[in-house]
Amino acid sequence: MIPIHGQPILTAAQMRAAEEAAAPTPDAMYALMERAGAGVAEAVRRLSAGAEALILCGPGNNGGDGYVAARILREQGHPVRLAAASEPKSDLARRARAGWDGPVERLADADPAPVLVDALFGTGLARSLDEGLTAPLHRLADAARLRLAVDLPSGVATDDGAVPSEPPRFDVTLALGALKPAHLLQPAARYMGELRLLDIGVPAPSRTRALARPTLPEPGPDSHKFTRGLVCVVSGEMPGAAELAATAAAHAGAGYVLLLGAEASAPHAIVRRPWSLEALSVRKPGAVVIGPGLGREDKSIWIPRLSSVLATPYPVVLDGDALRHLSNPHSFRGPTILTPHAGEFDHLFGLGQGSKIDRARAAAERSGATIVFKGADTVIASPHGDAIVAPEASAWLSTAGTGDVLAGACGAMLAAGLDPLAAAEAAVWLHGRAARRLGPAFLADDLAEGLSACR
Ligand SMILES: NC(=O)C1=CN([C@@H]2O[C@H](COP(=O)(O)OP(=O)(O)OC[C@H]3O[C@@H](n4cnc5c(N)ncnc54)[C@H](OP(=O)(O)O)[C@@H]3O)[C@@H](O)[C@H]2O)[C@@H](O)CC1
Ligand SMILES: Nc1ncnc2c1ncn2[C@@H]1O[C@H](COP(=O)(O)OP(=O)(O)O)[C@@H](O)[C@H]1O
Ligand SMILES: [K+]
Repeated sequence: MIPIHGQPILTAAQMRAAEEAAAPTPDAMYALMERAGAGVAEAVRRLSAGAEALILCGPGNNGGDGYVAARILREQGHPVRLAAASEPKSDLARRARAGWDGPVERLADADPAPVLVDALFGTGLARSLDEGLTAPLHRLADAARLRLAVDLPSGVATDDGAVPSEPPRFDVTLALGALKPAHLLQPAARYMGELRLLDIGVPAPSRTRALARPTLPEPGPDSHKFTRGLVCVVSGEMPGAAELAATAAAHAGAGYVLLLGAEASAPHAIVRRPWSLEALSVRKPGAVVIGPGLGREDKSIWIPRLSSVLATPYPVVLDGDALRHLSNPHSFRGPTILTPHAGEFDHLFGLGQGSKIDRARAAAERSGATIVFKGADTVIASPHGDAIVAPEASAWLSTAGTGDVLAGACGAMLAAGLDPLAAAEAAVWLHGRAARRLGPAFLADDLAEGLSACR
């Protein structure tokens, strides 16, 4: 079982194509199912401490994995029972079924077991499940001590993370061969429990992957404050938000943070000047952050301030109110990161089509900017077609000001010389790690300060 960080994410069709390329004959395809089933059996043995497992098998290849796992567990002397709602429909599943010589119980009246394995439906779920399937699945899951989903919890939509039928909450989900969008996208992601990847020997290249631990830029003997990265944060109507972004930029590792348009206050390491374009340009910032607390009311002040920043050649992070003032569509030529939450994203790009990953990728391609589409399932997309999905870091991030902190961290990473995609990934990773370390009910101020300890 492999940790998911940095691993490729494939849609159902991409996964099918990868499997067909890796296994061009029925025997080779069946060998993949044997590997998947063996991995499931091994996970059950490791996690169950010898307790009886009940494996629920569906009509397709997800069910096939279940028959293989049941056979292997039985061969190894592990207590196992199997229940199905119908006979297998696919050739592979029929072949796997033929290898199981134990009884097949009826799903509707199967007795519970301490370990429940859901091999009902995986990437082939085509519509919502009927009551005859969901009721026993929930009944048996409620009675189990450990719930394990094979590939995906039955009831979630693979490609967009929608939940056409609510599954039980699983303790462990074993993604087979590669991650799928539903493993990380909400609302499906909340049903996964601990997510583990099982290598079944299928190369799975993809331009979409899970967030990875970045290599953060480190100062060296030749570094001085300006080579570390100079971040300029532009303040506005609500200076607290820009203060948070500036503090975050400093704690994320910037060598020099210049806050324009805010009164002097702590932290004293942040240099403060009245707003002017000259003050912004004098030190040629490595990144300009504008938007946190900029203001929406007095458009005659804030829109010209935003326009003058956008006319400079410096890399820019646009957040909050700056996103509200942008006209749509907008074409950015220099290194640009936009950090919209769902409301700002809809305002800028509309509802669009497809999954959150598809929408972020289309917005990045259209705008020429790297998009950080925030939420419990933050998606980062570059205008060149790459996308990165972050697993939920901490639900306690849902508090005012944490987005300002993220914008500041993005600025620090851009100013340190990372390209926008790498800068956004590093900032989202650092932000999530700091949030997890802080535990419950932290303030955005704590989060900004907590970034340094997480580098
Ligand atoms: N080589 C491989 O291919 C490998 C595949 N692997 C495994 O295969 C899984 C994908 O297999 P899959 O494509 O057979 O899909 P699966 O999730 O079993 O469901 C399809 C079946 O369910 C049915 N059905 C769908 N929705 C339904 C509903 N709401 N209510 C009732 N029925 C419904 C559908 O019937 P139909 O829509 O045709 O009526 C069909 O019979 C993948 O997740 C992984 O676990 C691994 O073994 C590695 C090798
Ligand atoms: N339920 C959640 N789980 C994980 N992260 C969340 C959740 N809600 C919000 N976040 C994260 O918290 C931050 C909130 O940003 P934003 O909505 O812009 O807040 P603000 O404008 O108050 O700073 C984003 O980084 C977002 O991804
Ligand atoms: K399943």
